[in-house]
Parts: sequence; structure tokens; C-alpha cells
Amino acid sequence: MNLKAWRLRVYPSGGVFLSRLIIRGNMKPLKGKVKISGSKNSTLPIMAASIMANEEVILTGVPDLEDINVMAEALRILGARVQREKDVLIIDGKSVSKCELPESISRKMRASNLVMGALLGRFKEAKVAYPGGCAIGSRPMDLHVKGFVSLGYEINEEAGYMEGKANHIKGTEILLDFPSVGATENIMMAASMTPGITIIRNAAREPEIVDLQNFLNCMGARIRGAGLDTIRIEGVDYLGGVQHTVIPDRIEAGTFMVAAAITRGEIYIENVIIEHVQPVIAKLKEMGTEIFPCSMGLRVTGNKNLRATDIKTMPYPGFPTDMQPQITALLATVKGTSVVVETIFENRFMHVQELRRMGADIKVEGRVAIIKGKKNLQGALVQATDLRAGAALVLAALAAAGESEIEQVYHIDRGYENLHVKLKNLGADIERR
Ligand SMILES: CC(=O)N[C@H]1[C@@H](OP(=O)(O)OP(=O)(O)OC[C@H]2O[C@@H](n3ccc(=O)[nH]c3=O)[C@H](O)[C@@H]2O)O[C@H](CO)[C@@H](O)[C@@H]1O
Ligand SMILES: C=C(OP(=O)(O)O)C(=O)O
Repeated sequence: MNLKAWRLRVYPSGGVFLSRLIIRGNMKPLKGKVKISGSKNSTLPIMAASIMANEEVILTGVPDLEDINVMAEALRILGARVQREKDVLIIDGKSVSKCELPESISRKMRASNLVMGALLGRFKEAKVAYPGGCAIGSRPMDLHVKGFVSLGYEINEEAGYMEGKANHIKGTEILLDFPSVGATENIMMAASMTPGITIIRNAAREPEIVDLQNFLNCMGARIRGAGLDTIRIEGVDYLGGVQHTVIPDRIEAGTFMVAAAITRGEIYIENVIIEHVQPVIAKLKEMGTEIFPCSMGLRVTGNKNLRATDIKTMPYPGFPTDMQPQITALLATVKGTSVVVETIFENRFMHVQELRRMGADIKVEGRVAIIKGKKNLQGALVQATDLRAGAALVLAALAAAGESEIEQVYHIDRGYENLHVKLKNLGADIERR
């Protein structure tokens, strides 16, 4: 492929992207306040669950992101009416007339799979093409399918589709082999409208699961236990309309916390639930970052004497895999040797080769990265290989001497609302071309 053709790619929602970020970092301390947007990973399952209502659902605090556009497009394909006004999304599931999501939309992101549980719950049938998403791992759907089958849905996996219909559906006990976020959400949705009582054991405990429970319960579902490892769901016949505000994005908040640390700056982070970012706070404090709650949220102050630490990604409340690339970038700039173990996704070190272009000293062996921190990184031409890898490169570029150019910014647009504008407001020398 020639360079021009390679750069002229099409956004999942249809637009053309050519964008790149130019950052002249030079370790300029970022200062000021930033307001965190609504959570991508909360909004996506909640949007899918919205079509379980036979009435209008109003969501507020919805971030303006590519992934949200893709989910909106998916719901429209199913027949839902989806309207957006600033951060408010109105989804009307009354008109849903199709239970099939084709590959052309499904493969645009991993979270497209979440319509499966919603469709099975409400219509007792669904046909959804296998999802796509970042190339951070193989990401099978076996735990989702196992859950649906346990509930009595007959699932056929053929020609790239998961096709399900109700057989003898009934609430049951489901033990997840791994606390998968998506499988927990999909099973919660299907079980909410499956007769009887379902118990999910070894459920994911992420804050987004709690947000989904709160949303579904406001619609009329009967779910208890989200946030713990056992969730109890009593199936109901009908779910109705509701107005709901999504929780703030803990990963965006964590990314700005790292921005303060890596530039040795001082950032006030507004719209953050402190409990949700505790694992990140703990590690940043261990490295010597000062973090204090304040009236508007959190104040994060970096300093010149940050030190190395070891990190192992774990399901919540462990250190989030979605913050691993960003913290790896930070560790590349502090004194000492750090070890980062990625336990969730088998291929989530793609940012390392790009960080090396900026002079980082990082070795990867399997799921372990060994990072020898350096005082100075150098600006370079690098590529965002996935969403959080892109965020890590932006952070590294803020610390690096000279100019960096980051390509494939569309990955970053999947999960960060106006990242360059927010950074510019904090004093970063950044432009989007
Ligand atoms: C939209 C969304 O919320 N995305 C988040 C969600 O993704 P997602 O819900 O896809 O992540 P999971 O928790 O399901 O995946 C965790 C691990 O379980 C494996 N697995 C999962 C399902 C399955 O059926 N079989 C299986 O083996 C995956 O390959 C992975 O190794 O949680 C991840 C883990 O916190 C985050 O990184 C993602 O940002
Ligand atoms: C991996 C992520 O998202 P997704 O599961 O949608 O690919 C992420 O948000 O970092």
C-alpha cells in the first residue's frame, strides 16, 4: 500500500481520518484543571441495554467518541432511534425491528458484542457477527456463549456469527472461569429478562458493572451484588424508559494523573470518582507523586524525584490493564528499574516498540516488560497501534525532548474526548493536523 492510500483511512463511523498529533513536549510541566468526560466503557453496555426498554431512554454525560458513534450506528441498524444533543443521548428501542447485527458493523469494535445479551433478553433471539477491536489479544467469546447456553439459549456459532434463540430458558447459576467484564455484562442483560433467578459467580467487579446494574434497575430490572463477585438477577418481563447519567471515565482520569506525573506538573482533575482510581493513586503515590483529594476532585503533583515501581495488571480492584501502557510510559522516565506484568491481554505491549523509538529502554519477555528508566526521551515519529498505546505515546511525547509526531490518531479518538484540546488547555504544545 502506498503511503497516501495508507493514510487515507476511513473512520468506523464513516468519516475520513488523516489526523496526526504534533507534540513539542520538552517536559514542560502541565498545569491547570481538566474535566473528565463520561466513561466509554460504561456508556457502551448501557447503550446496548437501552434497547431492552420498550420506551425512550435518556443518557447524560455521554462522551463524544468514535466508539459511541459506532454503537449508535449498530443500534440504528437494529431499528432503534438514536439522537444526540451535546452530551445527551436519546435512545428509543420501541422501533427495534431486527435482531441481526452484520459483520460490517460488528467488527468495528469489541463492545458491539454487547447487543447480543440485550437482544436475547428482550426478543429471545439474536444473530451477531463476532466483534472486532484493538489487537491487544485474541479476545474470544467463549465465556459469553457459555453464560447464554447456561440460561437455556441455544447458540450456534457458524460463518462468523453467534446465533441464539430461546430454548428452555430459565435462571441458573453461572460460574465464570475468569471475571470477564463483557461476559458479566452480557449475562446480566440476558438474565434480566430471563425467567427465574440467575447467580453469576466470579463476576467482574469493575465500576462499569455497577453502573450497568444501576441503569438496568432503574428500568425495572432486579439485580443485586454488582461490584462484588456474586451477582443475583431475578428475571422480569418488562423494562421501561429511564434517565441516567454515566459515571466519569476512570481511565481518562488515570491518564491525566499520569500526565501530571510525567511532566512533573500539577493538574486538578474534576469529575472523578476517587474510589474508582484508587489502584492508580496507590501506584503513583508509591512512585512519589503527590495526590490529594480537593473540592473539585483530585490534585496531582509530579516531581523530579519519582522512582521506579513494579506493576501487575489485574481485574478490578487491581491495577487496570487499560492504564498499563500509560504507566509504562511514565516508568520509562523515572529513576530505576521497574517490572510490569500484563496478566489480562497477551499482546498488550505494542506501545513498547514505539516508546523505544523515543529512546525508552524497555525489554519485553512474554507478558513481562522490564523498564530501565531514563532521564530523557527524544521526540520521534511514532504510531498509535491501539487506543491506550496511543495515550501512552502522547504522554511520552509530553516528556520527550523536541518534537514528536503521532500517527493513527483514530485509535485515540475511540476513547478520549478532545484529548489534544484538554492537554492544550493545560499548557501542552500540541496540535492536531
Ligand atoms: C468496552 C469495554 O468495557 N472494554 C473493557 C473490557 O473489555 P472486555 O469486556 O472485552 O474484557 P474481558 O474482561 O472480557 O477480557 C479479559 C480477558 O478475558 C478473556 N476472555 C474474555 C471473554 C471470553 O469469553 N473469553 C475470554 O477468554 C479475554 O481474552 C481477556 O484476556 O474489559 C477489559 C478488561 O478490563 C478492558 O481492557 C476493556 O477496556
Ligand atoms: C481495550 C479497550 O477497549 P475495547 O474493549 O473497547 O477494545 C480500552 O478501552 O482500553
